[in-house]
Parts: sequence; structure tokens; C-alpha cells
Amino acid sequence: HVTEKEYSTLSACDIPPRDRWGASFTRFPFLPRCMTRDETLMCMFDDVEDMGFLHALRIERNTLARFIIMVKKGYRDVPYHNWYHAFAVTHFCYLLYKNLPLNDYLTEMEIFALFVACMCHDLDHRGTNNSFQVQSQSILAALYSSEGSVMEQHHFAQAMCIINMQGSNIFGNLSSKEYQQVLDLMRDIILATDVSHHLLIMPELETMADEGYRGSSDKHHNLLVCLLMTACDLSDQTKSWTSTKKIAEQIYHEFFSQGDLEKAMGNKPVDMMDREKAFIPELQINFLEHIALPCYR
Ligand SMILES: Cc1nc2ccc(C(=O)N[C@]34C[C@H]5C[C@H](C[C@H](C5)C3)C4)cc2n2c(-c3ccccc3Cl)nnc12
Ligand SMILES: [Mg+2]
Ligand SMILES: [Zn+2]
Repeated sequence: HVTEKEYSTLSACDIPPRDRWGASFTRFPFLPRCMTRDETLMCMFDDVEDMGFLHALRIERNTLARFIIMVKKGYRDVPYHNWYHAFAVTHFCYLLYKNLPLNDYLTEMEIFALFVACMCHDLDHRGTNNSFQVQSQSILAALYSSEGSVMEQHHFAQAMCIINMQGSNIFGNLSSKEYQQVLDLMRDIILATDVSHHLLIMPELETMADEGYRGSSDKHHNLLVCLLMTACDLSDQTKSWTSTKKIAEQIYHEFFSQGDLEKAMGNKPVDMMDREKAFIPELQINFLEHIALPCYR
């Protein structure tokens, strides 16, 4: 739960974001990971306020403060998929909003659902991926493996738990139709963070890019929010080399720990997760060539 002291400091401040963080705060090179833990909470609150969602969606300041604090508590202390990842991903979504005319392509509801999905998209991540859940016959696999995207279904379920908690339901003042809409969007967007899903829709994304975006097409709206979610999820790769390299090290710290677990369980990890076999430069060139670069292009 969230104490009065925790959320009141967060919701009380009303210094405009630019004055608090400086002009670089809204530019793509900005490094969200250079902030302290407490600053990340304030920064996320400012992002929501600066995008005008408090008024547009009639969100009370204390409710938003409690929601942000609950989401931060929902992340574990794993090498990569921790709160700082969620914060960095979410701030990139804010940078997309500040630097691109998103309103020309997406509804306000879609943009807000994307932002909240960024906050929640890896909730309660254990530092192991979907195939590990199935292989280790984890509780999450028992719950979700029939539908695939085991971890992503769990992240969405965790987000729903926070939304349904007294005092942190930021969608509480929406009409029941809008409420259902935003939850459906959240689910689609969080499930879209499964890289296998992204690979599946890549041909459709390429067709849409070639033919041009049609604002009248629900399919195009859905494809675009999924693409932007992936762009946010991979956004550490768009920053300075020093930062990007440091984050890749965190990712392989997680991957190799999973590989060690798999070996201890008598299973052979894929090369990418095997610290004896992985050649990181080659793996990263492949990832950037086939997944990251096409996404940003
Ligand atoms: C820098 C960087 N490198 C990354 C290298 C590899 C992979 C990765 O999951 N590869 C695949 C390769 C095939 C086909 C699918 C399913 C599996 C088999 C595993 C994907 C992810 C990487 N990644 C992510 C990231 C994005 C979303 C979820 C988890 C993570 Cl870690 N964010 N940044 C990075
Ligand atoms: Mg994820
Ligand atoms: Zn993520």
C-alpha cells in the first residue's frame, strides 16, 4: 500500500516540468537513467501532467501519485527488467509525445493507454523469459501458457490488480465505455511487448509503412500503438553509446543468469543465454539489424 506521506509529497509539487528538469528533459538524447529513484517518481508525475491527462481524463492528483508509487513497488530488483527500465521506457513515450505530432495519428485515449502500458508493461518481471516459464513449469506458465506470451499476460494482470486497488484507479472517472476501451488497449499494447508478437506483425507494419498510414483504419491504429510500444521498450538503444552499452550488459547479466539456472536444471540454454557460448557483439548486431533498426525506421 501507499502511505499518506509517500503520495502527498508527490502530488503536492506544482513546479512546471521544464523549470524542474531543464530543457533537455523533452529531447530524445535525454538519459532518464541518470535520475535518482525519488526523482523518477516526480518525473513520471510531471510527464502525465505535462501531457494534460490529469484534466482530460479527470484524474485526481493523489490517485495518480498512489498509482505511480504502486507501479514502482510492483517491479523487482532484477538486473534489467526493474523499475528503471519501466521508467526509461515510459519517459521515451513522453519524448514521442513531445517531439512527434501523435495527435495527428492516434486518439488521446490511445496515447494515454500507451503511456500507462509503458509504465506497467514489465510488472513483476523475474528476469527470465517466456520459454523459461514453460521449461521450468512455473506457476505463470500453468496460468498462461495455453495463450502464449506468458510473462506479458502476467504483466497485464498485475497492472489490473493495481488499477482495481482502492485509491489508485486512475481510470476511475472514465465512462464505463471508455473504461473498457482503455483496458482493452492496455492489454493489446502490453501483449505487443512480446518480441515474438512484434516479429509476427512486422510484415503488416512494413506494408503500412509502404502504403502510408490510414487514420480511418482501426487496424492501422492498433499496428501503430504496438510499433510505438516496441520503440519505447527498445529505446535504451537510441541513447549515447556509453549508456546503450551499459544497458546491454544488464540485459546479458539477466540472460546469462537464466542460462545458469537452465544448466542447473539440466536443460541446455540457447546460445544467447549461455555465458560460455554467447558472442555478444554478433548477437547485438543481429538484434539491432533485424529488430531495433527496422522498428525505428
Ligand atoms: C539490446 C537488446 N538486445 C536483445 C537481444 C535479444 C532479445 C530477445 O528477446 N531475442 C529473442 C530472439 C528470438 C525471437 C524472440 C523470442 C526469443 C527468440 C528471444 C526475441 C531482446 C533484446 N532486447 C530487449 C528486449 C525486448 C523485449 C523483451 C525482452 C528484451 Cl531483453 N531490449 N533490448 C534488447
Ligand atoms: Mg517485457
Ligand atoms: Zn520491457
